Amino acid sequence: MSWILDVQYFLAVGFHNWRNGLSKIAASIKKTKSPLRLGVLGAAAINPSAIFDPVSTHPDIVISGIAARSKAKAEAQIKRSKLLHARAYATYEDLLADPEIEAVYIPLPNGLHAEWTVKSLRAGKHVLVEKPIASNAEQVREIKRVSEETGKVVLEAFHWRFHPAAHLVKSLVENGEYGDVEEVRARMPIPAHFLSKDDIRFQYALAGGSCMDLIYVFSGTSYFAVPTLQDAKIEIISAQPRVNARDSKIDEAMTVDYTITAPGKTPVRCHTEADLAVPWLWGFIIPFSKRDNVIVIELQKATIQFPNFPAPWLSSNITVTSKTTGEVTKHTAYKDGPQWGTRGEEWWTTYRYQLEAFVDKVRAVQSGSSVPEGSPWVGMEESEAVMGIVDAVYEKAGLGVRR
Ligand SMILES: NC(=O)C1=CN([C@@H]2O[C@H](COP(=O)(O)OP(=O)(O)OC[C@H]3O[C@@H](n4cnc5c(N)ncnc54)[C@H](OP(=O)(O)O)[C@@H]3O)[C@@H](O)[C@H]2O)C=CC1
Ligand SMILES: O=C1OC[C@@H](O)[C@H](O)[C@H]1O
Repeated sequence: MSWILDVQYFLAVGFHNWRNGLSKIAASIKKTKSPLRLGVLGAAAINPSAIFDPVSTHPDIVISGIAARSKAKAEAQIKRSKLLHARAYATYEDLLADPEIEAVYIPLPNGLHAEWTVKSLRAGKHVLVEKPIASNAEQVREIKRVSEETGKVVLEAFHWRFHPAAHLVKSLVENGEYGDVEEVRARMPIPAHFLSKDDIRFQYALAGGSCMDLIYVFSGTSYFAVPTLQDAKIEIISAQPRVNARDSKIDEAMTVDYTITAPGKTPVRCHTEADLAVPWLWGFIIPFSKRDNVIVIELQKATIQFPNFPAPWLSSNITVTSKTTGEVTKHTAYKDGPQWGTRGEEWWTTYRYQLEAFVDKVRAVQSGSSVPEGSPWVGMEESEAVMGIVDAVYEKAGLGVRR
């Protein structure tokens, strides 16, 4: 990540951890006798928030190793993050060859996700891989095949889908009180210059681009538009890219209108805006209409706003505005809810909830039992369908499916 995004993450997560006393909680956690041994491929910037912190408060998993293209880099991250049980590996292959490692987390650039997911599965590891899981839907199908063949778990790190706030909004949408969904809009903007010009997100060879990096907008719109993506029909109406000045194959931003239709239902309109470099007005103001990450759901009788949907653990202020009375009802959800029941803690981040579900699933597969009731999941079918939307958007925009 660029240093500005790094600092943003550091401040947001750091403040959250400090406010909730995470280091004390982590110190009080008693690990199981034989916790799941997780290896990490790449000393990526996202590791501390997305995996180290969550692992520190989970009793049944430890970071056993980090592999980086340089061993010194892996060692430095282990030292900086005080990972007591971790060893450094000089190559990703070395980590995968270690029989001690049972599962891996893959935070590599997008274009390497499918390759290393397949290699990890074939090496007998369970896999938690960063979003987007692959460069295109064909690669997702390949991952699914290998996962079935090897019997190992694969989860795309759609962390936002594991938070109780997402589940609460889904239940508000589907409880029937507000009628059918008519339209869903999602926006994810990053101000210009927050990412450096050579960031992995601007590199075609690494499957960069706004639709890839900010794939949450498609995951989010489709999740709320239809009960399930299974058998839903997608039609891209328009896909307008703003291409990168240095590489015209990279969509620095993309605005999309599409419809999604569940079997036997009327089409739901979807509108997405993803932007990796929102231009500043007069060089110092972010346009008001492009300030925040948000999902808005228009139902027949109400509008539901889900602000900050990728990180509702920072603040979750969901509103339902009645279209008949104008009355506004507010909701927050940091724990419990329709999926997790009473599991979870107010301070759990989306990454922590995601890790809980991942460990549940791996443990269930290892022991031949079923996952605890309510433990949410994002299956390969959903990953494939969301990636299929991205493929179709790139085709419509004339940029071609990512390879
Ligand atoms: N879930 C979330 O909230 C977030 C998810 N992400 C996702 O995580 C992934 C990593 O993002 P981020 O941490 O920002 O990226 P970084 O650039 O910090 O990390 C990417 C890692 O990939 C490795 N790598 C291997 N080959 C290459 C190559 N050819 N060029 C560059 N890096 C290479 C590097 O590992 P090495 O240490 O071996 O040199 C590096 O540490 C992305 O897929 C992104 O979408 C990112 C931010 C937030
Ligand atoms: O959550 C996120 O926000 C910023 C993005 O660049 C990043 O990759 C994404 O996962």
